[in-house]
Amino acid sequence: MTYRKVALIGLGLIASSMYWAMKRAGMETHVSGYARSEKTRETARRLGLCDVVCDSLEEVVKDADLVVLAVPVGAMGGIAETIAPHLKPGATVTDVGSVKRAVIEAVRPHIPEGVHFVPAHPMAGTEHSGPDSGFASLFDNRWCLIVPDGAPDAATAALEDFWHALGANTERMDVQHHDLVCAVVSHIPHLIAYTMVGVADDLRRVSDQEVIKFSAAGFRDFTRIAASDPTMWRDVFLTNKEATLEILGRFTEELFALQRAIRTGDGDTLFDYFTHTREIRRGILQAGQDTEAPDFGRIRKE
Ligand SMILES: NC(=O)c1ccc[n+]([C@@H]2O[C@H](COP(=O)([O-])OP(=O)(O)OC[C@H]3O[C@@H](n4cnc5c(N)ncnc54)[C@H](O)[C@@H]3O)[C@@H](O)[C@H]2O)c1
Ligand SMILES: O=C(O)C(=O)C[C@]1(C(=O)O)C=C[C@@H](O)C=C1
Repeated sequence: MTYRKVALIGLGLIASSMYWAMKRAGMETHVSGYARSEKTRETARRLGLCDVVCDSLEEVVKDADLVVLAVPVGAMGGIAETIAPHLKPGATVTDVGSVKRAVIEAVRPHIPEGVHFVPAHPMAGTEHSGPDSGFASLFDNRWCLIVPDGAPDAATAALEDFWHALGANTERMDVQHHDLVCAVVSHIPHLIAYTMVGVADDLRRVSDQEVIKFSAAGFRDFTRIAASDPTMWRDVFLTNKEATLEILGRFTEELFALQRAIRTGDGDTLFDYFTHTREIRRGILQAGQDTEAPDFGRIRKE
């Protein structure tokens, strides 16, 4: 089933990339878009983003078969409440939020009878945000995690087909597993990058020019990630508290073990640890998996 009309709410990196990917796929879908600020709406119109850019939430969801919530996680509930009375019976509402339990708790209570809610999360992005940051190939060969959470199979399958057309692979996941997996592969790595760049900045005598001058791939990657949108990441940590604290606890334990090995000159521990992590990386490459697409099934809550 293809959607006749799609509404994109929040015209930033993810929504604009979805639009360009839909166009690239040759979908004959009518796409309406809404952004909160007049400035973003003007930019979207100038870029030719969406077939129509609407000035209200009521207008953008009118007659839509698929409504995509592409705003920061903390804003999803309020938008769901506003659009609820205007949703077409039989429509599907989905989201692209980086956290799923909090979004489901905020959005589901507003979804009217006869409308389906199928949460989703494309595991693709960049450090850029806003309507002019999107591009059609963002989702190519990336995973889009689908969290049906009780949605009918037909609505879930239709959303999967949609994401396949946008270039992504899909995998169904339950909500708790999703939030834990994302804490491991995305949320805590971002926190570590933010922290490392903060540490470098604290040591101003190192950081001023030297950060730029001497940084090779490792630190540069940290600075790229640490340039990501502050609103989005604030919301991620506020709403995925349980899983991020769990993984952060484990991370800190490992860090202390390595710290002790450095302090005591325990080279064997350091060597063994680094050998093990190198094997993990090689295993991923040998399995022919995209280096940027981890095997989600292997990350289990113990
Ligand atoms: N950036 C990534 O790497 C990435 C990857 C996957 C999923 N996501 C998720 O996708 C969603 C959107 O992220 P993005 O990267 O496209 O962000 P973005 O900052 O590029 O765009 C978000 C848009 O939402 C709008 N917005 C913010 N608050 C709003 C509100 N209260 N009402 C209406 N509009 C509002 C902003 O003005 C902006 O246009 C987030 O939930 C994020 O967690 C992001
Ligand atoms: O590639 C990046 O810049 C990203 O940060 C993308 C990334 C990730 O951590 O992999 C960030 C947040 C998401 O929810 C999904 C993907």
